[in-house]
Amino acid sequence: MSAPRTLNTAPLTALYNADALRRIERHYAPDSTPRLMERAGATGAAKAMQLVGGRHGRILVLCGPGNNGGDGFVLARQLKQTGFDVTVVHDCDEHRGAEDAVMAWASWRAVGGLTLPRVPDTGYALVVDALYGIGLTRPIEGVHATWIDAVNEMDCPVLAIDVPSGLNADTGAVMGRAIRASHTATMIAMKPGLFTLDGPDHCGEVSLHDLGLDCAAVTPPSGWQVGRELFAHLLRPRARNSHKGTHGNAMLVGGARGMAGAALLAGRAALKVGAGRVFVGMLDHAALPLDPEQPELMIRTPAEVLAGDLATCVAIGPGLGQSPAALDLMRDAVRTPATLVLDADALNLLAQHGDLEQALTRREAATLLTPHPMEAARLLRSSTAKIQQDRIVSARELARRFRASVVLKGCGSVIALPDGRWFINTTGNPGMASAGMGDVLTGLIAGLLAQGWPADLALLGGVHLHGLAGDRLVAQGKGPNGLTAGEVIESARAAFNALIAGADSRDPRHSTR
Ligand SMILES: NC(=O)C1=CN([C@@H]2O[C@H](COP(=O)(O)OP(=O)(O)OC[C@H]3O[C@@H](n4cnc5c(N)ncnc54)[C@H](OP(=O)(O)O)[C@@H]3O)[C@@H](O)[C@H]2O)[C@@H](O)CC1
Ligand SMILES: [K+]
Repeated sequence: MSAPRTLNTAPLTALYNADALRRIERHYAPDSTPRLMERAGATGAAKAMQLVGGRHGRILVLCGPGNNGGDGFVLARQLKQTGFDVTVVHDCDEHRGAEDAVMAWASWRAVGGLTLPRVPDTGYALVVDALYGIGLTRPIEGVHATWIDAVNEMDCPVLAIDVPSGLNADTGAVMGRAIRASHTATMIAMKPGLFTLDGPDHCGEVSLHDLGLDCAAVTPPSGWQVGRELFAHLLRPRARNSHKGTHGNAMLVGGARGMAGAALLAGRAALKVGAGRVFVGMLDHAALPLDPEQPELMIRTPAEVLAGDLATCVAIGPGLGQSPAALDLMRDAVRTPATLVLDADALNLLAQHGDLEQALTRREAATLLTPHPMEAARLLRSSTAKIQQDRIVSARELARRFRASVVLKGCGSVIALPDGRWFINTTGNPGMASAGMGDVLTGLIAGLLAQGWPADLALLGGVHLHGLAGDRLVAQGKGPNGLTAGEVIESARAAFNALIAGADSRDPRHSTR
């Protein structure tokens, strides 16, 4: 039987999509004093003052047609009343927002605030973007697109209110044009689009301002950010009285002719995250009988690896190829009673052979899929562009269809579970968009599975650790340019041991599991 899916999401940062945020707003807005928009504007003004510091330079505020624009008018008024030289840009004769936004505009005019219909010259200490928030419904065109272009050319900090305008708050997709902010002050709750796809390139530093609202009391989170709190209870020091059998066996299958390196990278990663023994079933008959740089790896034929009954987990795919022999191995692998990780060409074979899909959905043990967007597109008979349009929907659809836990890799990897829950991982950097990184991720997941981590936590933990390892290297000046997968393995070992060393032994969850 598959392991029960016991994940404690309570300590994680919650993510709310636009529909859920509307429910929260509807719940609190009628009785809130001061009005939510006044609170949002005041919070934005405080953030703006923090960014300009003591400098009383000029501040430009772009205000859009809806309530995001309303936040902007409140912020502009408060900054002006504090003594700042504030210019508002707004081009709507009639405010289309709710009553609060109309009032905010009127209050701005009441304090003598001027409104210009175009972005004036540069020379600002700060630009505040309050054009569009979670109400963006279509690509930005026309005059607002030219405003965004002008701001993106300016050489000053840009503070986005709630969401950088043009970024879809649910998906992280740029709709036509988007502000490239240096800071984003997001209101009420974190939004998924800030952390995946184009979000991280447009948000800069994100701060959360909950405006005193308790979101969870109204509606459950839509998803969560992956955090180490999720697997803190598994970060335990090893028992002194242990042996290699205690730390499990990882079985890896792949490494066809010319692609042996992929299987070796995965094997080394499994070993260096702590698997007791790692067997690599190498398709290439001509491959060396051992890995000279890592002689601890046990190189076998794929059939020997799959026939073994010692497996805690089987990971198949790195360098597998799509030959008839590879297909046969896939048919054997899906029958394994162990937790199964499918990566790379294993996913491509799965996309092409319906019998594999059927066998997969009948498995009792857990299955983990690690597609990048192109592999995901093949699995869902879609295009990469459509997959990326809504990465959360795509990952959830994969999880549902294949009854598997899935990581859709890329900027802000999305992890979806078959029960519908989803997570975004925020560790990692663009240096990790290079050859062999996926093989290392597969190896890390296999290594954690070998050590007895429950399947979903091995997936979430492996993805988080992989990114953390890459981030440590960048902090050491070894990336992002030229970061190599081999270095990430070494760094993951250090990061994993540091996590374990830092784990709080008094954590109450330690005593309950
Ligand atoms: N309600 C509350 O309690 C609180 C709300 N808060 C704030 O409100 C924000 C949400 O406000 P919102 O719903 O008014 O949406 P917003 O993003 O301002 O834009 C909607 C307007 O834009 C228009 N429009 C859309 N796309 C367009 C395009 N491409 N090109 C041109 N027009 C386009 C759209 O027109 P329509 O689609 O109807 O034609 C509509 O007029 C939220 O992000 C937060 O900042 C906070 O103060 C906390 C309290
Ligand atoms: K905005």
